[in-house]
Amino acid sequence: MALDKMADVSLKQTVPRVEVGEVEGIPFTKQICSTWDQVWKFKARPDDLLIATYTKAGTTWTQEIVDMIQQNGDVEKCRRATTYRRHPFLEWSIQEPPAESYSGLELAEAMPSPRTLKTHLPVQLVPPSFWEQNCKIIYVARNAKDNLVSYYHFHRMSKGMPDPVTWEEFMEKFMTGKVLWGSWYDHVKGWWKAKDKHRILYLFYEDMKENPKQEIQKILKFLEKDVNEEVLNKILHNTSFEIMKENPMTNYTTEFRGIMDHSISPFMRKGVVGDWKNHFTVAQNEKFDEDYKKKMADTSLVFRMEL
Ligand SMILES: Nc1ncnc2c1ncn2[C@@H]1O[C@H](COP(=O)(O)OS(=O)(=O)O)[C@@H](OP(=O)(O)O)[C@H]1O
Repeated sequence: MALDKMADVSLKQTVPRVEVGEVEGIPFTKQICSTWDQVWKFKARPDDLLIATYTKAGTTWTQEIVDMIQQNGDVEKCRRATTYRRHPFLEWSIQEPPAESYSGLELAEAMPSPRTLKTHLPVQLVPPSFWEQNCKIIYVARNAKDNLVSYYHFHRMSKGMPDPVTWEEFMEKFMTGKVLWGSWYDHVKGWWKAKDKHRILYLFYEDMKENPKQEIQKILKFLEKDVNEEVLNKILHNTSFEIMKENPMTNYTTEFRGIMDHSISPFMRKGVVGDWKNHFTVAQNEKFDEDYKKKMADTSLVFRMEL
């Protein structure tokens, strides 16, 4: 579909969208802002594993890999609930009928150890207890252009996000950090800086696409787990984009139906590196690159925009 048509579709949505506030100068949903004190005081446990990402960087994929490892390749066990319920989303809470708990905090507090939790928080806003408890953290980063494209489509399909209005406007907001969870640039750089001071495994979406087996092995080593070749192959197969797209526990076709409209854009959309080329005009690409160079001049972090 042409990009101008895509914008039309998002504008036609009639159900009100989420409202936006700020915590420490970073945009968050009003819901997150109103529960921020509780999030900040969250009590991490020493055996908690935190999966942290800038949103749309490959969180769900990593969560599925981790769960498959923790369940020793038992697919049925991994299909016990949606990703959201297996790995509470620390700061997220959204009110949508049915009134069952959609609060990540409540789900996390009720969960027995060892817990795997998810967050999109920039490193400086991670609750201090995670550092005090020296928890293991897996951070996944994705190149800015594909991350932006994926985030744009997610804004179109999810009422948990503000209206993206047009592709052009959304790109501008992304570049200036005026999107939920703030600046992509500060996020990836902040976590990159923190990685050597804490127990952080820093992974890249592009590496996971290129050589998933190798990246799964990195996760295994980090988690101090071992699986045999048969289980490893099972993990590889079941965490492929194709299988996860068909799996209702990972693709959210059974939960959050009032929030996400998969007919606009599926949650498991394309799962590729380089889709940005189908979205950026030549002029947009030049402008983006110029700005990118300035914002990324003070880091050793390098991303691959294509494979
Ligand atoms: N297995 C696998 N392989 C490759 N790519 C995958 C996989 N699972 C999810 N995805 C893609 O990851 C994007 C969603 O990112 P997140 O899971 O971080 O989204 S969220 O922030 O938790 O909502 C989204 O990217 P786009 O397709 O580019 O939109 C998903 O399709």
